[in-house]
Amino acid sequence: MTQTRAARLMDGTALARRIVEDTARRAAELTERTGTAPCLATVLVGEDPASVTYVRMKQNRCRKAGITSRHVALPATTTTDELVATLRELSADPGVHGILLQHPVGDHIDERAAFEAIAPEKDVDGVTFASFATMSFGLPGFVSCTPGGIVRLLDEYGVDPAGKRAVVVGRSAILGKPVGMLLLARDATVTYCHSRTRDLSAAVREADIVVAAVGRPRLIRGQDVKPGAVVIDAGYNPGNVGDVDFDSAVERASLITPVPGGVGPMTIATLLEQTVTAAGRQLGA
Ligand SMILES: NC(=O)C1=CN([C@@H]2O[C@H](COP(=O)(O)OP(=O)(O)OC[C@H]3O[C@@H](n4cnc5c(N)ncnc54)[C@H](OP(=O)(O)O)[C@@H]3O)[C@@H](O)[C@H]2O)C=CC1
Ligand SMILES: Nc1nc(=O)c2c([nH]1)NC[C@@H]1CN(c3ccc(C(=O)N[C@@H](CCC(=O)O)C(=O)O)cc3)C=[N+]21
Repeated sequence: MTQTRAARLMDGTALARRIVEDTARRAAELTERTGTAPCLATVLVGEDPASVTYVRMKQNRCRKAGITSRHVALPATTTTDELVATLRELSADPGVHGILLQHPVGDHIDERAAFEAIAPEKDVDGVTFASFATMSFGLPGFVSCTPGGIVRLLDEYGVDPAGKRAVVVGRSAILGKPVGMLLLARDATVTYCHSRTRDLSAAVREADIVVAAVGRPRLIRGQDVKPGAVVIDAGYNPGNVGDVDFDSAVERASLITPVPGGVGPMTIATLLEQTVTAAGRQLGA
């Protein structure tokens, strides 16, 4: 008789709450000491409804943590040069301590050029080349928020990536690529899969740790999850659906992140935490 045992859930909501509480204390202390509250600038190009919602969520969470936010809404017709100029102004503005450029920005814009216009000391979303380099070498610096939140969850649940086979599905600049580099820095054996990967199922079946970061609802199925694997679902598709087929994967995994309540809240917690750290450094406190 085979007995199936469902995986334990990795509770991102609970861990994120503790991080945000701690961050709010640090923000209050900094404000008290310097007379200035930490400030995050959010920049959004266009009016994509999902992006509008995410940015609003980030602003609300900032307010609750005692971080002020300044929002810059730009029309969908904004050019790369205009966006770069806006980000340079915010980079030079002493009243702004952290900058978040909401991704994606639209195909007519050179997103990399825009990211590189963010001053590294204000790159609290961890999207610049400078941040990618420090992340990859395991050096201090700002991490990409979703990858940083994922590694924090692994730590919390006692998962040490060292020596484990990690398979990252997706290689975007803000998610897939940096999460693989963070896992490599923690001594995992990392494989990246992407749209040109020939046999995705075969690769995923080898994984001790799977990170799904694709944007395709329920692409990763339980039958491809190695029994006992740790499954991280970073996907966030319309209708609150992840990139992992939760119902089948939960029967094979040892640990799994739910959607919602897994990776999402950790992303925002990491953003707030890094904003307060950036403000502390810039205010010389
Ligand atoms: N919870 C959170 O905080 C966050 C969640 N997300 C979510 O994560 C998901 C991914 O986001 P993001 O990285 O920005 O997305 P992108 O669209 O930028 O990247 C998707 C990646 O998936 C790869 N891919 C596409 N189709 C397949 C396929 N069939 N098989 C294997 N790989 C494939 C692409 O490959 P290629 O490079 O070859 O094109 C690409 O590398 C989305 O659901 C998004 O909403 C994103 C950011 C934060
Ligand atoms: N430069 C950039 N940085 C990002 O970090 C970034 C981005 N661009 N573009 C879009 C994605 C998406 N994203 C999410 C953040 C939090 C939740 C989140 O907190 N979700 C909750 C549910 C919230 C709800 O729907 O009520 C959860 O999963 O439990 C989801 C998605 C960050 N992104």
